[in-house]
Amino acid sequence: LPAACRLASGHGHYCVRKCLPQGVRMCSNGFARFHSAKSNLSFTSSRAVVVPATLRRLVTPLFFVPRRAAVRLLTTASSATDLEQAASGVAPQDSFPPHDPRVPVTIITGFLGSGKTTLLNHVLREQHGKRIAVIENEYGEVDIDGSLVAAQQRGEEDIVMLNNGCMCCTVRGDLVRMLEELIRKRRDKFDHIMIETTGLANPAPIIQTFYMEEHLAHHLRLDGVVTLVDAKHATRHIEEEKPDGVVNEAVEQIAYADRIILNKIDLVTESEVNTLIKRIQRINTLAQVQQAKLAKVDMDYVLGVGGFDLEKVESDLLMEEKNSNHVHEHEHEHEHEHEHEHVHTEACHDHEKCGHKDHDHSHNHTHDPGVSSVSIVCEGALDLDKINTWLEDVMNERSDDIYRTKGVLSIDGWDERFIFQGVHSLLEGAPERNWGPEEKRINKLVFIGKKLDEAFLRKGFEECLVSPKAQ
Ligand SMILES: Nc1nc2c(ncn2[C@@H]2O[C@H](COP(=O)(O)OP(=O)(O)OP(=O)(O)O)[C@@H](O)[C@H]2O)c(=O)[nH]1
Repeated sequence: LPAACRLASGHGHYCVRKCLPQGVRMCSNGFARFHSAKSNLSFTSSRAVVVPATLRRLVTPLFFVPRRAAVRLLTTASSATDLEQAASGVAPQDSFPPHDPRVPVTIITGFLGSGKTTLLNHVLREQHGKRIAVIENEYGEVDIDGSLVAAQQRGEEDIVMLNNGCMCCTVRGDLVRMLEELIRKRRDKFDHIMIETTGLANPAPIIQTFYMEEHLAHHLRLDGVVTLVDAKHATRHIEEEKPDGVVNEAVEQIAYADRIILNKIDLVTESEVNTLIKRIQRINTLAQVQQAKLAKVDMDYVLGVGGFDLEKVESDLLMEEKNSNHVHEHEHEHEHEHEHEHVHTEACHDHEKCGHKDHDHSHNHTHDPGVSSVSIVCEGALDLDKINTWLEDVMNERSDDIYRTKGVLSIDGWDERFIFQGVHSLLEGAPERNWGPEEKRINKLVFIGKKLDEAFLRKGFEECLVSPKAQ
């Protein structure tokens, strides 16, 4: 299947449409599809179909877009190898989800002193059967963390230091070169890569590296962003007011996380822990949060996270639902406490007068870091053109401020659900399983980002429904 394989590996162009092997068809959303009658399985080209802006109207891809960046579309189904197996009539043993031969990469981030090296040591000491290559980013000449990491004891891992600056800014090129070198020279020596960032790193450029660098994306896949939060000091860092245009790294590190380890809980009270968890969940409702001492968490909490896998989008959205319920319960509790505290003040009976609206109430207790999660849940079918245009507009106008997005969509005329996830303007999406006969076609979309206008996003989204909600 040379043409389909070329397409699956990202080097194809749309001319492959004309020369697809028998049985492989190009779907309207830009993927190649193959159905094996023998095994009765369908396969979809795996990934990396870069859609040039000039061609996108021809193939009607979903979520390509923004002018600033090419977007990859990945599918849930199989790889080029599976396509070949399907063609030969041999079904892959584990056909869904497919085995992805690329090396998973974990980014460990967290504010200064939050416990990143402690976590790394914990992972390297545990018996998980994986050979781990470690990339440490130490800001400064002296390699302190490198000597603190226990890896050498086992002699299995590679530790590479990046000492000349922060990998999210000055040494991103070094990071790319280092990863390339690891792949070229030592690929058979490790099964997983862990990258420890500096405490002041913004994870976004590091995440984007794995999407933008075509050759890296071919060999490596981002497994997850694990953020350490120091239970004792995090609130101060989250609340620190920065000058306009300067990012609050502590908040960004939470916003990009797939997994959060609320570390050093031995230094705070249970009530402080609970308050901080709600705080974290208001910033990022998609991430799981686990409390820890000395970063001791189970290995499957940090390895094999699948934070950027389309197959995991649905379970992440379930987590989001749980987290946001948790936050809302907390906000209501606060409202009651507030009413009791101020029972004698007239103004507080009138929420309009005292300026406390239901949803911003809790923010008045603390400084609002400006980063939050917005989730939109609504039943109905979406018009393909409208949702494409709307997302294109949102991403063109706000992609710097929208950090992460995940969703399940119901597209009018499609039997399949459409799932997607993205980082800034890089969006990946694919048709997934069919909607069940009794299943409600509920769209669910979560944005995490800065200064998000919930009402505006909700209204724009609802206008893409085939029968928009009555206003
Ligand atoms: N009390 C307490 N101390 C901890 C815990 N976890 C880590 N520490 C200590 O906190 C200090 C900082 O931990 P590190 O793992 O070096 O933190 P880091 O995030 O790698 O630090 P930087 O690389 O400087 O940003 C060390 O002295 C750890 O032993 C914990 O759960 N409780």
